[in-house]
Amino acid sequence: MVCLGGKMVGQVVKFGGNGFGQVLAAAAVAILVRLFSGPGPALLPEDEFADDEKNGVPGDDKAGEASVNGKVVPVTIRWNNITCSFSDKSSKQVRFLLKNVSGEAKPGRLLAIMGPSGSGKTTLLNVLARQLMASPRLHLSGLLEVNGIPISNIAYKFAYVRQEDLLFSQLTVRETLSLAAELQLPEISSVEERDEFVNNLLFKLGLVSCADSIVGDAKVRGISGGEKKRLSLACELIASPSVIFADEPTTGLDAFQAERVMETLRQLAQDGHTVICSIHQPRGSVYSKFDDIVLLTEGALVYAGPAHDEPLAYFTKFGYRCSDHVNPAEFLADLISVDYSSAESVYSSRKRIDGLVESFSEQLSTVLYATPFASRESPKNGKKLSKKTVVKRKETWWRQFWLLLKRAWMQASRDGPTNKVRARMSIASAIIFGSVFWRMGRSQTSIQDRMGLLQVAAINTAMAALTKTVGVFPKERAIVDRERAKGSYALGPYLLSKLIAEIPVGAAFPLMFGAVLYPMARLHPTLSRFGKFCGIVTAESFAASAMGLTVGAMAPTTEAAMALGPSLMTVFIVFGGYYVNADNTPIIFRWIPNVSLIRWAFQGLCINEFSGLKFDHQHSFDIETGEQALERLSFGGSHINDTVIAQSRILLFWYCTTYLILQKNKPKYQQLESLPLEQIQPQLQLEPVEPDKVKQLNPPMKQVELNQQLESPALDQIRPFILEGL
Ligand SMILES: Nc1ncnc2c1ncn2[C@@H]1O[C@H](COP(=O)(O)OP(=O)(O)OP(=O)(O)O)[C@@H](O)[C@H]1O
Repeated sequence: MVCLGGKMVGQVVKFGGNGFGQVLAAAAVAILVRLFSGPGPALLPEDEFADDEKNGVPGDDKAGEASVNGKVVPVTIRWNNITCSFSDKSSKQVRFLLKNVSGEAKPGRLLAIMGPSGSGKTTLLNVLARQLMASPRLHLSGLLEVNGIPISNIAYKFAYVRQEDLLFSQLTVRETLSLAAELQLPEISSVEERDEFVNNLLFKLGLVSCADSIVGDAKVRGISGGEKKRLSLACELIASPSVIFADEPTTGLDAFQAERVMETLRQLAQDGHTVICSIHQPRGSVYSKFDDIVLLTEGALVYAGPAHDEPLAYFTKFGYRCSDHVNPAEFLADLISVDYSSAESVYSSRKRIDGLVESFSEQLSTVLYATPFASRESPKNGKKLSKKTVVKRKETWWRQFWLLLKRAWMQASRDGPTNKVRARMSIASAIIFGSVFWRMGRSQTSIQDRMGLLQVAAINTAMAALTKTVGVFPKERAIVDRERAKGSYALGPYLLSKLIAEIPVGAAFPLMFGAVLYPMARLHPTLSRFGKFCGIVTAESFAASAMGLTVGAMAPTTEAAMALGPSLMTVFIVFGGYYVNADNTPIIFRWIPNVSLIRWAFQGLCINEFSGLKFDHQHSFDIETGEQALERLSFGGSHINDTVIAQSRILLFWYCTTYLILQKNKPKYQQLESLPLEQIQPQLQLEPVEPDKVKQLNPPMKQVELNQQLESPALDQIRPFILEGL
């Protein structure tokens, strides 16, 4: 596959002249065999399954049964002394994102992590879900337990609903859920059972009214933001997770939609799930749905315990009283936010916050337990959740392939706006080029025109396919990464289904381009030449799309992919056969034309156009035949078949590279360094705060209204914070 040349076989086989080509070719063949053979497990290394298990992927029959029956294994998560620091290379300072944070989330309860922007809510949520992206500059320590067992020794099923909704835009709500259920729960074999399962989910998440609407995106209006969020939740619920993590689920939603999403989370908690969400500043009606809250400010705990009136009672003890008719969430947010309006207000608000943080940490240290943290609990559920060593891939390779093919086809064929834009662009560029190169004759100057037109056609086709793919694939990759982390399917069937589903739609645009341009420019006027012209640009378009997949798999964002893709293509354009003659290419760059899809397309188009063509000539040095023109381009003796073979190899090369990159670039999460037992502080339990205990800790203070308290007094009027004397 790496011997992309077709002109001189010997030269081409020795790609790079050192046998490197054979090594790469052998590697590619090995990957292909892996890609297209055998059932699922062969496609994923063992450790991937291990990872999947760790990540809470359903791995046993019981789990599957639980999913179908909607049973949830109760899970309590406890965390103790979680500290996360970030070492800043430039300033050589260590910044604490989380400082000794402890807490507990229980089944059947909705826990909200609240705090001002940048207080560490998402960081804590990610730590609890073990989804904090790994970084050499981060240091994470503490203890995290699931049902009394350290997290590193246990697997449990969890769902993580991210801020960004990652869904296929052209599928309806019902189709999205149905396909997700088919992929994740193959044990539901009958269509009726699956429909019932999906209907139950639609009903539970309040999605019945929009079940047959498409999800939509920025181009096509689909379901609302709140419905998208609930659909994301529904997709996560298919595997019947014990714990649901939701990162700011109300962000970007209007008040009504936000309340519906939170009501859904509350109901899920009531169904026995442990629900943990981060939220910035909820309205009062949303706050009333929380069972427990964790208040964070600058990475430190200000309060953790039951929600409702308890935190208000707790802060009242320090003189911060929430007035009637004030949203408690707003009161708490104001209480723990630094006021940056003036130097004085910064000073006073910081003083208040430091006092509250210190007070709460003192409060924690008074709660003692008879048993050490790590050995306190050995629940019945521990066994149920423990990691299995043998994992069976439940889906067969072909079943996954067909389901993914169906989904990819729906996505590609229904994307009307994108397809319309591509069709218009193809026809418009064909009309522009056709007008510039209008009805070329057989004069000597038409030789240059022909070459220019064919080079431009090759570049235009490649660029159109590349930019379309790099614009779309990074987002799709995020969905695929998430689904693969759940163990829904393997990479092989995904990539193959994508390739096949996009053939009809992907071929339509080069065909439109060719159909308009060919007669306008009056290229070699036979039907078979026209067919070959269309075939060459179509093959090139697929090869460019495959290259776009690799770029999209490599680049971290769509923007990065959009910058990288065209830059890489520019190199292939330079060595596209028109600007630099293959014979004059410096030795160190000789391999580039061999891997340039533009060069192969240009070569094929030139052979197709010039072979058998006669030109008007007057002088002895004039070009008389098309073959002579081909000789001047160093394409003499080559065949169109070489182009087709080379483009197929380039396409396979990019597909295999994409496979390897996607396989290798699995997200890596920061490991939690466990603390020695003696360093672990007593565990916080989310019990109501005992007023007496608070009184002991804090001398009584004149109660003042919060609004009054939060006003920034003049610096000389700032009295010592009442908690300092503890
Ligand atoms: N991987 C990281 N490397 C360096 N700094 C980080 C990292 N992750 C988070 N931070 C920093 O930690 C702080 C807390 O971030 P986090 O996203 O947890 O806050 P948040 O409370 O969720 O904020 P918001 O409500 O605005 O989303 C921020 O200042 C952020 O810049």
